[in-house]
Amino acid sequence: MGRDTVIGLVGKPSSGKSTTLNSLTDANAKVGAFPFTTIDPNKATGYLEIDCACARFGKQNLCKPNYGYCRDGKRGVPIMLLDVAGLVPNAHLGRGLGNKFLGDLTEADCLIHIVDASGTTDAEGKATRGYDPINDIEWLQEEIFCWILGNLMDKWPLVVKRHIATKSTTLETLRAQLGGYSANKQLIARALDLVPNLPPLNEWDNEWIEKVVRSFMNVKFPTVLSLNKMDHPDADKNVLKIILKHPTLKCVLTSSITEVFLRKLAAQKYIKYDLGTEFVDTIDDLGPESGLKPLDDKLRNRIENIRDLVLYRFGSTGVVQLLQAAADLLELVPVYPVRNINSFAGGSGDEVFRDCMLIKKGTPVISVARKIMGDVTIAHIETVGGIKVAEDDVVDKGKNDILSFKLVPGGR
Ligand SMILES: Nc1nc2c(ncn2[C@@H]2O[C@H](COP(=O)(O)OP(=O)(O)OP(=O)(O)O)[C@@H](O)[C@H]2O)c(=O)[nH]1
Repeated sequence: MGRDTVIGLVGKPSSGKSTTLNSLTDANAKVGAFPFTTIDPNKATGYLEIDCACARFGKQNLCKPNYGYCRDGKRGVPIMLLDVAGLVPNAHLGRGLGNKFLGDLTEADCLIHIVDASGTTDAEGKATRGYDPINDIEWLQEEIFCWILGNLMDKWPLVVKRHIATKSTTLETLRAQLGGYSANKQLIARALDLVPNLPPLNEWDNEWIEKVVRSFMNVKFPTVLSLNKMDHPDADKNVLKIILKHPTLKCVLTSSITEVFLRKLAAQKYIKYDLGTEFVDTIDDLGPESGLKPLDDKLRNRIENIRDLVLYRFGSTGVVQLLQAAADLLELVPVYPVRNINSFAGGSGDEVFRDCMLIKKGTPVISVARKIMGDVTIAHIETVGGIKVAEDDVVDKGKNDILSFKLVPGGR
């Protein structure tokens, strides 16, 4: 079995990390048990909202996921979130248990960096006004950079000596040094490819080493910025500054506190709320037959404010889009293993698309089979229409994403 994808949440204290995590892991929305191979106090299950394959075939009524949920073709697929709390400036020097928190990062395949875009908390998370959140973006990147660079530089003379003595390739030597960050050979090769005109490793000076570390960092920790607290009046100008200064960074505007509030009101039956959208309806909109509870003036005003300040201005609270942006960076494709390729049922019952896995685009279908079935002998693999798929055909959005694995009878 391959390891599960892990998304790390980072951010300085009081940026809104716990609030975002609460909204992403909202217990009210959940159906199904914990599907992951490891259970850890810093880990939580988030739900990535996707368009489920059931809607493609008009089978929404029969869609019953083993894990997560599916509501009228909108499916929440479990994804593992890692809470990397407690990173402070100079963590790489061991400040504030810094090295432990940096070490926790290695497991993450991608980071969501929660930034307090309102500028109402300083670098350490203390209340202030007019702080420039650009500092936080640059500070976190520098922290990770200094940590990886420091670890490598400590042993560099020995690394070069051994590299020459063993006549290793650059990739082999770097793999030995960077593999500990949960980085496989392909990932390290990609990082090296992205550095133009790279000389042989024994000729690298500090500048080349830094270029390689930066490239590795970008490939190992692709990052989505959550520009949080966008409901705050100071957020607009800060958001603009960040986007102008870092045009290539993936940013999502969020108000996680609004998301938590809306989900709470929906659970208490004051509103009907379609996750990830601007649509919030009350009894005033839908009438008493909706079964919603009546609102008092205070609540009615709060909902009106949320509509004006967040939902109508930005189109949503951004929280659902945040996980989607992380999944896009990782090029994750939902893949549905089914037993019956015609009915899409998993077992003997009528229920369809019981399972859904998130697989990196471009993965050969045989690797998907190994991940799901383990080390069994596969006779052939089929997709929609019973069409046979070659083992090295790859997974893509809407292509080879519904698969049935046929085993050799009695084979292992
Ligand atoms: N206005 C506004 N406030 C928010 C938002 N998200 C969080 N907050 C507030 O910011 C403060 C800090 O939020 P937390 O979620 O506890 O922040 P944290 O990053 O987990 O903080 P630590 O636990 O100290 O690491 C709380 O008072 C939240 O109510 C938001 O979207 N908008």
